[in-house]
Amino acid sequence: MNPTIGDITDQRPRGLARFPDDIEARLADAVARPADQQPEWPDPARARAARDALTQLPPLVVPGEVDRLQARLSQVAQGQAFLLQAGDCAETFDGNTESHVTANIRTLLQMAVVLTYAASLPVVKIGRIAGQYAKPRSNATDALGLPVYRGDIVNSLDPAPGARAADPSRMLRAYAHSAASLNLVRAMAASGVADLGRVHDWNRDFVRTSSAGERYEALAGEIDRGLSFMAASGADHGALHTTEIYASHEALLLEYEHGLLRWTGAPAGEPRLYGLSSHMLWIGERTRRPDGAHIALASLLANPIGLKLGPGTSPEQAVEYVERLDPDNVPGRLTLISRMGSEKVRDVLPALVEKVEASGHRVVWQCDPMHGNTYEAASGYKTRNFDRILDEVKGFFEVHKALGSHPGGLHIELTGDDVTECLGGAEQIDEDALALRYETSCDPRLNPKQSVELAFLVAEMLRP
Ligand SMILES: O=C[C@H](O)[C@H](O)COP(=O)(O)O
Ligand SMILES: C=C(OP(=O)(O)O)C(=O)O
Repeated sequence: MNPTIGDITDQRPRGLARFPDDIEARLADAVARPADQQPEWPDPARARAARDALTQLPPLVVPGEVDRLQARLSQVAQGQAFLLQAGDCAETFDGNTESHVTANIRTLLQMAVVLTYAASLPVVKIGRIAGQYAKPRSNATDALGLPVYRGDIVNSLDPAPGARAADPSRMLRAYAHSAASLNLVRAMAASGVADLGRVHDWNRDFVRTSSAGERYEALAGEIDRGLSFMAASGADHGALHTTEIYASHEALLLEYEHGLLRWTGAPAGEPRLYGLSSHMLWIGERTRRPDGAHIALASLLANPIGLKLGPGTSPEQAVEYVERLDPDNVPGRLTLISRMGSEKVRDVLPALVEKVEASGHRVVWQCDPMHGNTYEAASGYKTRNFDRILDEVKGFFEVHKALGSHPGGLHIELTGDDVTECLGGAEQIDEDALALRYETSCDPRLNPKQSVELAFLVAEMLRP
């Protein structure tokens, strides 16, 4: 699980040209562009050696899975499905345990069941998992003057100079951890853990034990009756017992993503350039410069791509991104993830939606109500308030309702562990409580009760 740099340099890339000439040329152009938020590797040759080692390892996902997710997202873009993408802000190597992965997936599934019922649509489930190890930061140094923590794939959270040095061997550790968590996720999805009745039982427990449970009893009761009806009518096929869960992360660290590029295809498909570090990759708000490496790399990939759009995005820029990242006009190829903040979403989002819809591209519109609503509490903890998160989601639905477009999905930072990182929710976490179980290594996440509560509240918005 923890290969050393020796393991890296002992690997010799077999043949340098990995892709057809035109792809090699476009890739070389992409990675030569300005790239924001990259670590300063003390020895860049070791970073290249780690990248080369990754090229020799089995991919983490396969093209057939990626293409299937693309097909699911195409349904979302056309208003026939809803997308729920959720998980840690930053995964950590120490936190990659059976209990943590299981709890996160369980929370994702609980939310998905409620949303499926309320929207009467299939819910495409994507974890922020199995690769969400790199973080963009506001500053290069922290309060102690040390190099900032950039995620476990780069350096350590420990506040010590040696620990904060960027270490390329961490890319191989991230690969190994991602393989381990993906293995568990695939097994969970296929083995009955995701059984609809079982997930609903967890939600019944939530309704029974939540201080706001009464409000959700009616909806939970309707789901009960729906499940009983299906069982009584014999509609008990495999789809109720297994599910599809996909993985995603921010494609931030270029050496890592480069090392997991493959020129390949699904059994019946043409070869294309896939980023096989994950099913879906997104480009963050801080690395989306139009002339930069991240956008250029994403434009080459066969994977579905996400793009974060903050409140500074103009409608014209949004259309430029769409034309660049979805040149073939494939529904669901691009997910535009708005993260405006509750105070701006109603002002900024409408013009973006209007202009992009008018361009004829069928994107997935997804709301990230987390990143525009972060602030520092008096105690110094970074936090987010549940009411503002909910309000941004409300604003997102209002905008799409007014424009007749499909509010395609949610993008949430959450954990299945009982943390105290975000304020509010039925349990009314207040600023004094933040210190009790503030465990995130970067941004504050909803805990499982807040997450499921959010799903019930969104369900009220989704119902016809
Ligand atoms: O997840 C998003 C960013 O990585 C995070 O908000 C940056 O946090 P910082 O402002 O503390 O650097
Ligand atoms: C860094 C993130 O978000 P954003 O790019 O929107 O700030 C994230 O989702 O982890």
